[in-house]
This record gives sequence, structure tokens and C-alpha cells, in this order.
Amino acid sequence: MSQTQSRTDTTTLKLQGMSCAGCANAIQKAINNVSGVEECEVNFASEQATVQFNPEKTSLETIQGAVEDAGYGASVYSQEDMMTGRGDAEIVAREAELKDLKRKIWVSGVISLILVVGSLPMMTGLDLPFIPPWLHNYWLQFVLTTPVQFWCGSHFYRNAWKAFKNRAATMDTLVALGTSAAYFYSLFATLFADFLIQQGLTPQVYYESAAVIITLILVGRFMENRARGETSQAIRKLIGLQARSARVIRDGETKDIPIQEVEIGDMIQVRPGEKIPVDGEVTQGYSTVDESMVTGESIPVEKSVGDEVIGSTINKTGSFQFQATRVGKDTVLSQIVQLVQQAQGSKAPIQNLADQVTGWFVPVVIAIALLTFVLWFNIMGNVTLALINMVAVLIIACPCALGLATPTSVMVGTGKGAENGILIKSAESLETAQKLNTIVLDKTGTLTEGKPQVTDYVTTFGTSNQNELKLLRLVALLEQQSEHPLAEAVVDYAKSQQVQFNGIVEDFNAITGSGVQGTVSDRVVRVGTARWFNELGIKTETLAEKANQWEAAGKTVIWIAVDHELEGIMALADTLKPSSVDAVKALRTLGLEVVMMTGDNEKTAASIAQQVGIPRVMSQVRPEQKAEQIVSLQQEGKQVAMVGDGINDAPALAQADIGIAIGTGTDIAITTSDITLISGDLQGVITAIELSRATMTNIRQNLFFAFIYNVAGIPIAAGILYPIFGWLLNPIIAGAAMAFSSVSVLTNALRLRKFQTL
Ligand SMILES: Nc1ncnc2c1ncn2[C@@H]1O[C@H](COP(=O)(O)OP(=O)(O)OP(=O)(O)O)[C@@H](O)[C@H]1O
Ligand SMILES: [Cu+]
Ligand SMILES: [Mg+2]
Repeated sequence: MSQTQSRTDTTTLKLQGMSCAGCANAIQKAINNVSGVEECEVNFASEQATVQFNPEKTSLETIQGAVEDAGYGASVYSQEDMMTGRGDAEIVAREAELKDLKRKIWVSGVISLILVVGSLPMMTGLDLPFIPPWLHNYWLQFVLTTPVQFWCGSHFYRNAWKAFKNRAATMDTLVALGTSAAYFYSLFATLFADFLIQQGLTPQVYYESAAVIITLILVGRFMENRARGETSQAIRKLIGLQARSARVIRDGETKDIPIQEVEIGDMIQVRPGEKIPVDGEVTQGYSTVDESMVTGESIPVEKSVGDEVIGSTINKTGSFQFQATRVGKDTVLSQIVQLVQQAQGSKAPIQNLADQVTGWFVPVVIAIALLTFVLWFNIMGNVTLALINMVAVLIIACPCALGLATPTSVMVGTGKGAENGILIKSAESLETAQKLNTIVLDKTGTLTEGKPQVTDYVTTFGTSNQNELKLLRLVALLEQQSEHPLAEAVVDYAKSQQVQFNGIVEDFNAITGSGVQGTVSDRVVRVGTARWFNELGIKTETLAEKANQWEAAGKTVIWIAVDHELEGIMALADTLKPSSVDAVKALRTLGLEVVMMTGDNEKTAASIAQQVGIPRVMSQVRPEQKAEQIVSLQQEGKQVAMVGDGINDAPALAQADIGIAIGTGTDIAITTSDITLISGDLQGVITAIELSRATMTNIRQNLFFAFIYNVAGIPIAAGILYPIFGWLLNPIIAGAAMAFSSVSVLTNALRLRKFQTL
């Protein structure tokens, strides 16, 4: 048996022609039916489908074909297209649709007005002499309404037909059925008026209802479309940040070239006030750079030789040269756009409910509408009342707002996050973040700068400078092999003391969470924690008092032993980030329990925790135990967020309900966290949590708005209140309510754009 390697490709398709969540369901079904498709998620708000498929079993063309067969359009959309502005096609298409809608609204609006005026005497039962009676001529009304019904309302029919072919029913089905019922009943009354009078019935027409409903729904759709364009504004803003050209130095010549032509390794010149075109490393010069558009951090950052610069950020005062390290779709900005787009296309768990409801909603509504008709006709024997109530039910029940409620807020919320330098991986993360009640902060690099420095150094053999330097040489040789931040600090210190780095380390071994050991000139050197030395049986008493003092001051002490004898200790201090104290305070104000976690010893940890105001500390946690510690917090019934630098804390970040990676400059892609803070500022954690709370509140409001129209509207439209109060719902009011429900949901979602942190 031959074994074929199975591969999975993930592609984003841009969809066209959807009018409600029912359409999204239909497309999702169609794509899932293609064999070779592993997973598919269709998002109505962002109008995109994320498809995972096996390229050996199916192709993109097949998938696109399936979407087209279902009656919709799908175009493939690459990251490059997105960044080079082909995404504007979406805007152009939207503009065209808006223009078409506007024209139809004018026509149907003016005609509706004439019809309503003409029907006023009949509707109100008043004698209105200024309205000429011929305005209420059935045939005139018929002539006026027909173009509204079949031209302005044409796409309701078209979409309803598409849905019907897919054995589905969408909001268009409801609108088409509802207005057709009103129109054709009126036509019947117009044609057979005499016959109806002979039968003792009053021939009534409802042309104005059909026309007004169509007008209102078109207005609703117009506003919906316009607002939807605004929800994706954040992404367009990000894309718009890109520079258009770069000033490269090739073969000693400086020339301006389009940004697409920049290659990795190119030398690029940046002058004051210019946009940095791509990502790279400074090779010459010095300047300050405003990175706020990417990191959300407003203070300009100093850049000198060796520092990384991010494309699309703005150079302030100085002028410098840098070498391009990432171009095209690999740049930080491009990756941010990709991440935000993915997040915007993802589904929040809270949406499942809405989706399920919309799935069976339309058929149920049609059933209720028929039942309404039958009951009214049988009980009241009045075909007119039966008909208008049925129409009212069909119109008010439209579930379109329900489909918009969650995704629009998610789009605005995640976009808002990106504006503040907060990348939220998915709608699910956004939803989970608001449930958090415990936040675990890593000490090194999260609360502190993560750049420790040696502050003290003593040995057991007094102050003979010679011997101290000899020992320092051994320590430094060993630490040179280690990648730990403490090790780097020790090496820097040794260099500053003019230590000669000659010598070979054999049998080097790093014991995570404990220290390092190795053999130099046949002597076994160990540098690490007291706990480790105690385990090895190395006596630490002689310097214990000194170490205690340092640790109480919040310094990390590392112990040095040669051939199983303690020979010295060294203290390293790491400065707190300036924002840490305020951030911890704010997190506690938000009602979160704040915990500090570190591999450092108890006393140092306690001292730092006290300085930043954290009551609960988990110290001496080995790297591999960090995830277990998160589990134990979760077992206490807590919803835990872990904040770390995302590299050595990865398992803990993954274990936590929400893993928040503190940015390490430009490595956004490697983090597997739920939320990434591009700037290393803890303030971002607060913003993220607040944003998630604001978004979820917004979603709940939206769901309320969306549900209330349907839930309250259907029984009223069916005439439940008629026996008690004599109330009926005029189909026109139903049309207005339904148009307004989508608009109110969108308007509410867009309010999120004004979100601001404490
Ligand atoms: N290369 C090293 N040289 C000296 N000591 C080390 C080295 N690596 C680890 N240690 C010792 O082990 C301890 C625990 O290290 P670990 O990496 O688990 O945590 P940490 O970096 O100090 O703190 P955090 O968990 O907040 O990042 C350190 O505090 C230090 O005392
Ligand atoms: Cu609708
Ligand atoms: Mg560490």
C-alpha cells in the first residue's frame, strides 16, 4: 500500500452576493459538500470564507465553482493582493452596490409617497378633500407599484430563488413572499373588484404596503452596507500605513523604487520625517522612530546601529541607513493585517446560538405566517385581515439583524485592538478574555525590563583582586555558553572588568531552573541557585547572610562553586518597567487577582512583588512547572490569563485560558498566544481585557436588539393582541421595524470604535 502524504491548504475566499446569515449557511454547506474540504467557516460580516482543504483531492477552482453553483461569487484573495491594494476591489464593488441601491430607493421612495398619500383617506377613514380621489384609483396604483415590486425589489426575488435552489430560505425569501402576497392580493382585488362586491366583500388593495416595505428594506440595506464598509476600516487603515516607495542604495547608486521591488538585503536610506518602507536592521546613523501606528506605544523609540526597525513606522529627526530583513508578506505590518483579518473572520462561541436560530428560523416563520393566515381566515372569516397579518409576520420575522449582531462587533473590536497594538487571535479569545478573573504575570521581562545587571560580587577568599578576577573568568567562560539573560549580564560584567576570555569549557551543561555547570582546566565549575547547591551537598552557609541581604533588596543571587566548594556569590538587579506598578494597580481595580510567577528564589520574588504591589507569588517555579502551576490555579476554579514573553513561557501561555504574549519587538508570527501585545507595555493587558469586556457587552446589546424585534414582533404581527387590545401590526410598521433592527445593530457595533481605555 502506498502512503500518500496528506497536505492541508488554507485559503481565504472573498464572497459576493450574500444578503443575510442564511446565505452564509448556504455557502458553508456548499463548500463543505466538496470532497477534499476539511473545514470551512463562512463569515457573513466580513464576507469571507476560510477553507481548509486537501489540494490533492480538490482545487480552489472546484471550491469556487461550488460557491457559484450555489448562486454566489467567490474570489481568491492573497495576502499580496491585500497589501497592494487589490483589496480596494471590495470597496469599488460596495460603492457600485450602494449607487444601485440609491437609485432604487429614489424610485421606490417617490412612488411609495404617492401611494401612501393616495391611500390616506382610506387608511384613516377621514375625509381629506385636498387629496384627489383618482390618486386612489386601483389601476393607477397597480401601474405605479409594479416597477417597485419587480425592479426595485428584483434582487429579493433573485436571492430567494437562489436560496430555493439550495433548498434553503433566507431573509430575501421572507421579503419576496411577504411583498408578493400583498401585491398579488391587491392585483386580484383590482381585477375582480366587481366580483368581490357582488359577494358582499370590500375589495381592498395593499399596493402601498408592498411598495413601502420594499423601500424601507432597501433603505435598511443601504445603511447596512455603508456601515459594513466602516467595520473593516481598521484593516484598510493598517494597509494604508505602508510606504509606497523606498530609497535604496544599489551598486553605489541611490534611487527611489516602488516598495514591491525592494529585496531582502537591500540597503535603504531613510531621511527625517520619512516612512520606513520595510523591516530591517540599522547599519548606519542614529534616529528616533515613531512606532505608535504599529505598537500603540506613543513615545518615540531610539534607534542606532544594530537595532531593528519596523516597516511603515515614521522616522523622526535623524537620518539612517538600514538593511532590509523582511519584505512583502513577511513584514510585521503584513502579518498584523493577516492576523487581524483572520480574527475578524473567526466566529465567537456566542454566535453559535444565533447561527442555530437563523438556521431554522425562516422555515418556522413561514409556518407561523401560514398558520396566522389559516387561523384568521377560519376564526374571523376575513381574508383581508388574514392576509395582512400573514404579511406582517413574514416581514417582521426577518432574522438579518441576528446574523450581524456578533460578527460586526467582533470586527470592530479586533480592529480597535490592532489600532492599540493589541493583536487578538480570534473571536473566541475575545470572548474568553472577558471571563478572566486571575492574571499570572511572569516576572522577568514582563514586570521587569528583563535586562539584569550585575551589582555586587563577593568571594569566600576575601578581597584579593587577583583571585576574584580569576574566579570571574571561570564564571564568565561558563556563562558565555548559556543563553539565559542572567548569563548575558555576567558576561557583560566580566568584559567591563577586562577579564580575558581564554580557556575551553568542557562538558557544558545547563540545568533549567537551576544553573549551569562545566569543566574548565579540569576544574568543575557550577553557577546557579542555592537550592541546587544544597541538593548537591555544597555548603552555602558562609555567604548566606550576605545573600539574604541582597535578596531582601530584590536582587537575584547566583552562587559559584568550584570543585564542590562554594567560592563566591554575585547579585544581579533587574529594573522594573516604569508602567508595572500602575498596571498592576489597574488590573486589581478591574477585579482581577494578580499573581506573580518566577523561577527566581522566594525572597527576591517577594521583594519584587511587594514593590509592584502583587500579593500572591509563586517562586522557584521551574520552567517546565509553569504550566502545572496554571493548571493548579484553574483547578481552584479560576479563569486564568498568563502574561509572558512567549518564548520560554510557551507551555504556560498555551495552558492558560488566555495566553498573552508580551511583544519582543518584531517576532509576532512565532507566538502562539491568544493575544499579543506588540509593545512590551503591561498597559496593553488592561486595554485588552477592557476591550474584550466592551465588545462582549456590545454583542449582548446587539443580540438583544436583534432578538427583541423578532421575539416581540412575531406574536404581535400574528395578531395575538387583537382579541385583548384590538391591536394589529401594520405590515408597513413591520417593514420599518425590520429595517431598523439591522441598522440599530450596526450603529451599536460601530459605537465600539469610540472605545477608550482608562
Ligand atoms: N545561566 C545561569 N547562570 C546562573 N544562574 C542561572 C542560570 N540559569 C538559571 N539560573 C538560576 O536559576 C534560577 C531560575 O531560573 P529560571 O530561568 O527558571 O527563572 P528566572 O529567569 O530567574 O525568572 P523568570 O521565571 O521570572 O523568568 C535563576 O534565578 C538563577 O538563579
Ligand atoms: Cu432582513
Ligand atoms: Mg526567565
